[in-house]
Amino acid sequence: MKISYLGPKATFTHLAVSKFFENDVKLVPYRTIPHVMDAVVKQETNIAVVPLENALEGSVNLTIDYLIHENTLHIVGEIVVPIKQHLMVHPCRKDDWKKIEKVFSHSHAIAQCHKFLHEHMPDVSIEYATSTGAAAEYIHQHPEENMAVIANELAAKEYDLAIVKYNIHDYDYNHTRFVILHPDQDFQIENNHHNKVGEKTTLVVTLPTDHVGALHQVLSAFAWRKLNLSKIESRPMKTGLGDYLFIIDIESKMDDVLIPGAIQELEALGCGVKILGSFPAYKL
Ligand SMILES: O=C(O)C(=O)C[C@]1(C(=O)O)C=C[C@@H](O)C=C1
Repeated sequence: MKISYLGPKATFTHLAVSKFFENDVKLVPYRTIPHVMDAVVKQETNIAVVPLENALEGSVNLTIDYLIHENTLHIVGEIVVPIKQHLMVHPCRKDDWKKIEKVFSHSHAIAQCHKFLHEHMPDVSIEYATSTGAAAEYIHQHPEENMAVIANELAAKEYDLAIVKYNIHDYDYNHTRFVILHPDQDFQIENNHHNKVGEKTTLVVTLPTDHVGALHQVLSAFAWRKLNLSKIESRPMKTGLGDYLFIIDIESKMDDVLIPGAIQELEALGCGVKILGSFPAYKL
C-alpha cells in the first residue's frame, strides 16, 4: 500500500504516518496538502494523510477547504499526535544563534510559538514554508542564510541541524489531528496495536436561506437524539460574503437510525448535507 503524506522527510505528518502504519507500506512525500490529496485521486497512492487541526492554532484551513470544495476523498481515520516544537539552526550558527535575523517554518508551527518568538526574538522576521520539514531541509542546503527553523527532533537529525531551544510551543498541551483519506468511504484501516479513543462522523452542512434560528434548528436535530458534537466550525462557502457552511463532528460512528435520522431532518429543513466520513480515532 502506498501512502502520500505532507513531506519532505521529517515533517510532523511523516512522524504520524511512520508511527501509525506497519512496515509493509510505502510512504511517498508530496510538497503541499493539495498534492498529497491529488496523489490518491490520480491513483499514484492509495491513501493520503494530512493535518486537519491543531489544539493551539485550530483548523488547517487548506485541508478543510480542499476536502470540501476540490476533492472527493473520504476521511477513514484520525490520528492525534503530540507536537513538540524546537528551534534549530545550521550547526555553523550554533554559538551565535541569538543573532538570527529570520525564523522559517510552517504557518501552524510559527503560530504555536508566537509567545516564545514575541518574548525572546522580537526583532526577527518570519518566513513561511510549506512544512516544518521543508524549512529544515532548506536551511540544511543554505548555511549562508542567517535563519533559524521551527521543526521537530526528527528534522534536526534528518537535516543535520543543531537544536538551540527545546519545546518552544506556547502551551504544553499541543496536539495535532491528522486525517487518513481514501476514495472509498467504507475503507477500513488495519490497526492492531494503536490506542483507539473513539469514533467520529464528520458532516458538512449548508443552511437554507438565512433565517432566524436556522443554526438552532440544525443543532436541535442532534441534541434531541443525544448525539454529542465534538466540533462545530464555520467556513466561508466562497460564494459571497456572509455565506457559510458548517463542519460538524459527531462523537459516534454512522448507525442505522440516529445519524441518518438527523440528516433526514436537516434535509427536510432545506439544508445541504455531505458526509465527509465516519471513522475511528486513534491517539499516538
Ligand atoms: O509542517 C509539518 O511538519 C506538518 O506536518 C504540518 C503541520 C500543520 O499543518 O499543522 C502539522 C503539525 C504541526 O501542527 C505543524 C505543522
